[in-house]
Amino acid sequence: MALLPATITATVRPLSALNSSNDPSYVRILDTTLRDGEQAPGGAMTAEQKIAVARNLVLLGVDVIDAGFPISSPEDFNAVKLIADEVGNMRGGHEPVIMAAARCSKIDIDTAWAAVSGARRPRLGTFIATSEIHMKHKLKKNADEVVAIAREMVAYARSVGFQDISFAAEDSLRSDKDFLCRIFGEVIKAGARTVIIADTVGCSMPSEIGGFVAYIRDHTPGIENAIVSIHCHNDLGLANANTLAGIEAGAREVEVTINGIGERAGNAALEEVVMAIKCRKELMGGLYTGVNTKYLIATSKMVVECTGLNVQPHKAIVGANAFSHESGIHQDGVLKFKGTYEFISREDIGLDLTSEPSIVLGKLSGRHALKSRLLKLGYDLDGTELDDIFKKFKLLTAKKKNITDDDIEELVCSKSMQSEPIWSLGYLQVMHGTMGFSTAVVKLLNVDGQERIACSMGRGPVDAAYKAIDNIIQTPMKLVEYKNSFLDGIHAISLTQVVVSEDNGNISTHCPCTKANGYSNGHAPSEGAIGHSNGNDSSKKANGHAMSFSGSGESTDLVVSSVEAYLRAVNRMVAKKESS
Ligand SMILES: CC(=O)SCCNC(=O)CCNC(=O)[C@H](O)C(C)(C)COP(=O)(O)OP(=O)(O)OC[C@H]1O[C@@H](n2cnc3c(N)ncnc32)[C@H](O)[C@@H]1OP(=O)(O)O
Ligand SMILES: CC(C)C(=O)C(=O)O
Ligand SMILES: [Mg+2]
Repeated sequence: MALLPATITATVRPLSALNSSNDPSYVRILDTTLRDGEQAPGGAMTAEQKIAVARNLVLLGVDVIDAGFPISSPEDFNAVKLIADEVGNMRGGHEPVIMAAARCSKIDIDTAWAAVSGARRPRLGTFIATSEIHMKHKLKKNADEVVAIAREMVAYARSVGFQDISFAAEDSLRSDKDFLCRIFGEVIKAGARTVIIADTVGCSMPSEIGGFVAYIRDHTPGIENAIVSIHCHNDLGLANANTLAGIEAGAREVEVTINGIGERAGNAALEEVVMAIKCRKELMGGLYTGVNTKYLIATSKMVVECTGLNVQPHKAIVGANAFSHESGIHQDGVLKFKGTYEFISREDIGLDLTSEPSIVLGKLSGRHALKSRLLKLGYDLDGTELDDIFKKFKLLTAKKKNITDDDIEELVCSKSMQSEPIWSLGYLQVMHGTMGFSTAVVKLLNVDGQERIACSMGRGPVDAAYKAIDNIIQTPMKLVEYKNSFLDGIHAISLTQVVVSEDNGNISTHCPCTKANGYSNGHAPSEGAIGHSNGNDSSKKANGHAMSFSGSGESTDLVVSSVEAYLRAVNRMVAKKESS
């Protein structure tokens, strides 16, 4: 069974009844991550994962949770039932409507009722296609037959026990407007409380959808007894814009998903629509939602974890780069005043509490950013000293994309400690596999031009190589931290970061890097050696214990990047010893 992410811990909001608000300025949020989101290729979740997400949707304060499609499988029936029984009965807190999806068919509706009726506020979300293309080719029914099925199935749902029924006209935007008004009028008469205009294939434009929604509102009989909802897909990248245009034209419920996941190119993204309404309230005529935006980041992360669908780095609101700055002019701006380039408050979306701008050092960075990072690392440089490091930094960025604190340390250290590394790699040869120990042969060259060769066995290729290096260098030391990550999925560039320490029994516990995923490959650090990060210091602060030294290496080969990282750290340690 997949591991479940921890539910975000927070106090459940007092029952605000926002989700039954009749305030015309209130926009209801229907989250369909667990139904349309799950329709994203690769997005399937287990029942346990779905309930974990549902719990967090409650904290987020969504009004309706579209929990799934109970007829689709016993697993999904079970998921919807668990969500309805638990999340749909949270006492003393925000209590969302729990919706189950169903085609316009008795068996789907019966199954939906069996799954969701345990919730205090169950809803049926039924739908049928209304465009010519769908009716003719898919349903093989004419318009009159489709209206009759829709009307009868809504009435049937009422008779089964559903009080709250929403009806979606699939492919609305390619349907005849007057036909839509007719079918919506019929289902409202039969008992539907919400009618959904669905841009199922994501073909609409913002300039078009507003007029479309307005037309439906003006021409549907009995529309005053229903809420108009909008469901937009992202095939043209316009799902959010269309959703907002729909709201401006009078839709008061929106169907959205966390991270915008969903069928094909996905759905409108909850976080983007909600933040647009919140941040540009003045343009949205004072409309508002009940979403507690400070849970957006945590919920987004949970959905990534549960679905395995990663968020692109530049994704609005929740992407890793959404609040990061790499170019010098922007970095200078945000360092002087965050508001220069950050218009959304990171605290508002629960990004972090430190509220410091995220400065990523790279090819386009400037002196202000470099100086600020150097200061954080404990180096206060100005004038020619700063210029000198800045020049080296720019040269480094031509060769290396991901500039770490380690690299910056190295730029400073190479200036103050040594011009050349004391030990450099001559060659490395490893043999490893599933039969017995790994072996490594390493040749190192020292600064005086001497060559040393050693071989060793180990519990993995990296362990073997490190032991061979230890045999050559003959300085008591310990590996206290080892991290590896892959920078580039296609070329699989391995970035290794290590920390070594003199082996005098008192190990300093700091971590030099912030980015890499923990990864151990057999060269296990000494027991008790790994600890918490105490900043970015690499070789200056002894903490009253043995000093530790960090190094990083980058290669397409994991063993080579590991050896480079180790040698850099070891060189620092040896240089420090020789200088003191
Ligand atoms: C736009 C949307 O997102 S709609 C929701 C899409 N989501 C899903 O499809 C996920 C869940 N789906 C499933 O697990 C399966 O498709 C099931 C269990 C619902 C149905 O599986 P099957 O019975 O094998 O049918 P299958 O999916 O192959 O075909 C769909 C059938 O439903 C019919 N159908 C499609 N929409 C509707 C509707 N709204 N109301 C009534 N019938 C419909 C189709 O015409 C077709 O009927 P046919 O067998 O008479 O040709
Ligand atoms: C079921 C409906 C609302 C849907 O997902 C769509 O039309 O895209
Ligand atoms: Mg959809």
